[in-house]
Amino acid sequence: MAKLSVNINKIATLRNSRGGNNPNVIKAAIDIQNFGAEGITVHPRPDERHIRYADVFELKKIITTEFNIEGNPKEQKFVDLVLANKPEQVTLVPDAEGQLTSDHGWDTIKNKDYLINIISVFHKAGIRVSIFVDPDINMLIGAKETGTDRIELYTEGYAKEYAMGNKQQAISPYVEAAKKANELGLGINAGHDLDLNNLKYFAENIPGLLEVSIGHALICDALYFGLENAVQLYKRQLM
Ligand SMILES: CC(=O)[C@@H](O)[C@H](O)COP(=O)(O)O
Ligand SMILES: NCC(=O)COP(=O)(O)O
Repeated sequence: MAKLSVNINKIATLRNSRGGNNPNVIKAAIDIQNFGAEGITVHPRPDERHIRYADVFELKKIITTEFNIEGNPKEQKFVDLVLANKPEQVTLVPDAEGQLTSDHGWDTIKNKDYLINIISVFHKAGIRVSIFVDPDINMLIGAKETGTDRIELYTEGYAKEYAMGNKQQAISPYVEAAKKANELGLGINAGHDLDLNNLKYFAENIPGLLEVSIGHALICDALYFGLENAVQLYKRQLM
């Protein structure tokens, strides 16, 4: 059964909107783990629009599950933050600073030498590495050559097609990518725009899926169902 890592970026968005400490991001992370999440994911961006670098140090103290820190390692501040906190996993995402959100995976062929070097830095620190990729067979082959432990399949394309009712068209590139990742010996994570409607079908069809990281939709659902119910509802889609 794939593990659920809850991305708490949007809890920090709400907190930052009023300048205080409500909602308390640290308390939320403790509670989310107690509600059954198997991991906490954060994506501290250079502009600190939601998760702040200081949050990461405080979160590290209370993580009892798996800590997954996402970001672009071309920001030295991000690399230093990860090495200082030594999470179980770092997920490398090629986002530019001004992006609204993550919207593409790595070109693992053009960035091969760079990724080999930066992945070895995190490996020397004992940190598992996952790299964010599109469901493109050539990018998976390139990912294998970088030495990464896992790939994270970027699932916005799946979510969009699924929402239009094109289930088979939505899932097939990801099934092919997962088969290739399994053949290459790459661990499979997935994330971005997964939600209560599309998660079960995705998880049932992706062979070897280890972990999904879900944030935006889960936090939105929590506004209606409550945070504990939301975590439980998402976990139930993975059973
Ligand atoms: C890598 C990924 O797809 C998400 O974790 C993304 O980082 C979410 O970032 P925002 O919460 O800033 O949209
Ligand atoms: N890596 C994906 C993630 O952490 C959360 O993405 P989203 O659910 O906020 O789209």
